[in-house]
Amino acid sequence: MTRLLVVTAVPAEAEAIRAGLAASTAPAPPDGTVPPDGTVPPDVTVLPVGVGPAVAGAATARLLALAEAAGRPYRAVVSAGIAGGFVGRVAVGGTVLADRSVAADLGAESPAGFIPVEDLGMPPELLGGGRIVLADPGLLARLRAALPGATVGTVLTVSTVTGTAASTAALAERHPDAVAEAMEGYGVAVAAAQAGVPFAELRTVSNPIGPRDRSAWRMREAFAALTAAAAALQ
Ligand SMILES: O=C(O)c1cccc(C(=O)CC[C@H]2O[C@@H](n3cnc4c(=O)[nH]cnc43)[C@H](O)[C@@H]2O)c1
Repeated sequence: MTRLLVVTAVPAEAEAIRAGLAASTAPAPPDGTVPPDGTVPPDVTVLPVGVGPAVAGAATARLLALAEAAGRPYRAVVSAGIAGGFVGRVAVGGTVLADRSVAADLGAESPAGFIPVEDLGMPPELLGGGRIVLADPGLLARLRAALPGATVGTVLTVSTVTGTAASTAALAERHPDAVAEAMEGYGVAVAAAQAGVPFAELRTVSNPIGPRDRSAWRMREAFAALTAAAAALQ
């Protein structure tokens, strides 16, 4: 998978992925020649770009533009990191591949419930591709083949971590296909779409989505799963 950009929110996520890539990459021959089987060392860049869809999206757009201007464009972008998982849909420590990344809170509240931004009567050209960005089918198929144990489904992007029973129930009902929530995927997906670059989202589950309970977070397990999943990125 040549010239792949992998963006995470925080440095610990990037380090977990780099560790997995390093462990699964055969060392290049010291003289720099191509190995006899014809494989070339993978060209994967892993960078932490910040938390939340705005900062992650803006940073990804900048990275894509700089690479393009330098004549070494990225061929694909993956938003990767840890996530909250919907209980009963994916286990803590599990791996998730998004078939779509959805801006779950982009819209309006009303007494009758949440109104998605597409239903607010705004001109469609102001909404980009809308709240839903599909993963690139070819890239997703490749990741699925490399990660057969991964749960595939919608990954929500939220600006506020869900932390009450009521908001968890409402979100789960509104998104019956959602398996996880994180905070960057949609922003990165929009940056990739606007640059015309294939996009996918890969997550490992650090915590159940539900009433905030920091003691239920299993960061070590999620980072280990991220390291294990990283081999799929080359
Ligand atoms: O201490 C906290 O409350 C806290 C909340 C969210 C994330 C963190 C992190 O340190 C990790 C950053 C990264 O993790 C993703 N993430 C993980 N679990 C969730 C979740 O349940 N809901 C939304 N995002 C989650 C997210 O992409 C963050 O950028 C600490």
